[in-house]
Amino acid sequence: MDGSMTGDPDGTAVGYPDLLNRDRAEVISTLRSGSHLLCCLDFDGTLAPIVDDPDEATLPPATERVLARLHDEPDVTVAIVSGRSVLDLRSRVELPVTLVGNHGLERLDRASADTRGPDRSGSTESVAGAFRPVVHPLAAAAVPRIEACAATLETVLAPLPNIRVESKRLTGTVHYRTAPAPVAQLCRQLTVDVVERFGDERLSLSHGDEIVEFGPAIEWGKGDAVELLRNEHPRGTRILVCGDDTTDEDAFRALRRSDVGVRVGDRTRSTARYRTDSPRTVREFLDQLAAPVLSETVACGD
Ligand SMILES: O=P(O)(O)OC[C@H]1O[C@H](O[C@H]2O[C@H](CO)[C@@H](O)[C@H](O)[C@H]2O)[C@H](O)[C@@H](O)[C@@H]1O
Repeated sequence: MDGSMTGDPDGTAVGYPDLLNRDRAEVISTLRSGSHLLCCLDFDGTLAPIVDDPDEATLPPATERVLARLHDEPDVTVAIVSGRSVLDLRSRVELPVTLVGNHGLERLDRASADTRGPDRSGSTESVAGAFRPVVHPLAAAAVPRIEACAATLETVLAPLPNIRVESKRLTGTVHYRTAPAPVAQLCRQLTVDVVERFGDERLSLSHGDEIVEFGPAIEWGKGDAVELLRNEHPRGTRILVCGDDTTDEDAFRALRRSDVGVRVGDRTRSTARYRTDSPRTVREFLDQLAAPVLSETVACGD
């Protein structure tokens, strides 16, 4: 994971404007003025509302419809760029959009997988289902260490109530959202201790939204994944990045002047140029960005 994942974002844009209340038309016009539009959207807290149980996070149907409209446009690419694994994302997002998982360490291009023809292995599984994600080679090599660390944390944290260890193969997440404050504090401390000792400087730590995350200590994050995607699109592509958490700052830093970064929520300093309140207001913005003529009413429920 990128070195920036070791602490809070160091952005300077406090009090930055709300995307939907200021400059909206200008932002949409900027994004639409390039040769192509690449939308890199975080999942939890950006497209999917935050919930206590990470297994229960879902993409609201109204958001899925807006993403489908964007995805259907020939000059638009939609990528979900998340801390979740791509296999997890695949079960939550049915659209054949690009999935970037584990904070940029793996990627699954379902649109191209769908057009590859029959699976040569003879499997009865669909081609898209059988298609394997591309994984950063250094991250792949670190899987045994990550999995062993996750197993150790399971044991060490087992006595603590309302703590959950999510093992995602390339990275791991310790959740304390529903734990009482003293338990959450102890959980954070124990997690840092275990990862630092176990990792032997080959694992890195990051503090996110009611979570501590660990992964391989390599200089690679969401920003690198966004940059790779940029290079695969026509010159003059405009990029929209929306995200709500620590590792999204890395993606914001990959943006250029003609791109647009949007931090969701207003609790934290950010390097994003804009902010917006919630997954609902993200959807409203994407709805307007997608195709004004076909726009769903913003009052449309989830
Ligand atoms: O990059 P993201 O798509 O935002 O993924 C970041 C982490 O999101 C998930 O945890 C967060 O959402 C949960 C469900 O709403 C919530 O319970 C938790 O407190 C949040 O931190 C996910 O479980 C992690 O694996 C992701 O790394």
